[in-house]
Amino acid sequence: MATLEIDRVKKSYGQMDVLKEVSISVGDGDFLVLLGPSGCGKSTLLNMIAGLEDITSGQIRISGDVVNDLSPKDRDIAMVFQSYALYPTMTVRQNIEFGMKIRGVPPEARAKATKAAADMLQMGHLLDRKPSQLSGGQRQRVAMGRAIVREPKLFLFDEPLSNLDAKLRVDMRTEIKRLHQRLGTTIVYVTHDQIEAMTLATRIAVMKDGVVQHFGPPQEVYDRPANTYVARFVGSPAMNIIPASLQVGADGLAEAVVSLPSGEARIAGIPLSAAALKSHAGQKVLLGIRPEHFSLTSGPGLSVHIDVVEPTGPDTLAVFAMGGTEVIARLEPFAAAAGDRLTLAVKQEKVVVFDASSETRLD
Ligand SMILES: Nc1ncnc2c1ncn2[C@@H]1O[C@H](COP(=O)(O)OP(=O)(O)OP(=O)(O)O)[C@@H](O)[C@H]1O
Repeated sequence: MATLEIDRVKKSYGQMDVLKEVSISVGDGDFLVLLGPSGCGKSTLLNMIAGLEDITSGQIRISGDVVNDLSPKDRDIAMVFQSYALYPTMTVRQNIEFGMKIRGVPPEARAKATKAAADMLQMGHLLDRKPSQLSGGQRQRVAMGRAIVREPKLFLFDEPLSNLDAKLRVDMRTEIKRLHQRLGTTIVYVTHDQIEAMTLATRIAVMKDGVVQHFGPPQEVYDRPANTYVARFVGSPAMNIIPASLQVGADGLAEAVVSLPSGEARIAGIPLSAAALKSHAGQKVLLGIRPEHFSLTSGPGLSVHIDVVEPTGPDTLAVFAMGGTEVIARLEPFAAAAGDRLTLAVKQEKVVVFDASSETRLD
């Protein structure tokens, strides 16, 4: 078990800075997800934690010890790759036992550790098969089994589910979560899948162009994203980002004025600090409203004109124009058609406000 501190870490390849002063620290037993699109630097950061890439500047500490110059084998970590990296000519049992054999673990102890890992991952019946006789999900389990028997301080996962089909991804996601619950080992996990990040993480670092945009617990990242990039990246459908103007309402709280095809509408009672309200009153801002924070109402509300209705089963997505942009609401299933007028209420206490030019969230 381990704490992990990434302290002002930079990585450059020649002139190109792929990581720009990244600082993240997590506690013992945390599940850290590095989330971002292709090319944002998340695999580079993971490889630096593993010791597979040099650090240009800054420090990485595992349980307080600087590991910058330690070789991968001396870092007490286990890594699970996207490609599984199993030995094709060995059986599952031999694949799992191989590392222990190299380290001189006696046969009885190897057999015991292998059985415990196989039981945990429900693959006892696969031990005598070769990797070519396994499905993708089963290979993934073997790769995880091989990591578990090392009893590392830190598990590193590099997009472990990206080669699996959609159904298996969900099953294996649960398996990884169960593994973390049972072992309590600190995990660093790289993905570009925001649902994986939300479901697995205790801490998420959302990255873009080598910079951490938001580092925090998943619910905080979802509810109060640091900027519009994070707001759009996490959640599906994405958070609506709606141009509006900010005013001080009659009650002294923030109030937004948005344009609708039917005229102007007001959303009152938006939570915003007195300082942010003072500095931005009278200005253009961007409102962040999650699709599920709209609801149908028979009382006063926003009168919208529905362009598209998309029933998903548990709920219905309604698309309409607001603030000159396309907005999506996630509503309880209802009978409506394109062209209908609806009146929608907004959970104003959930609305977040972003500065219009920097696009960072106002407190
Ligand atoms: N050896 C290298 N030399 C030069 N540039 C590199 C090298 N390795 C990676 N890069 C660049 O560094 C950036 C970050 O790459 P990295 O693989 O960390 O991104 P990523 O977020 O993990 O993306 P993906 O999900 O596609 O793997 C990319 O722009 C990539 O082109």
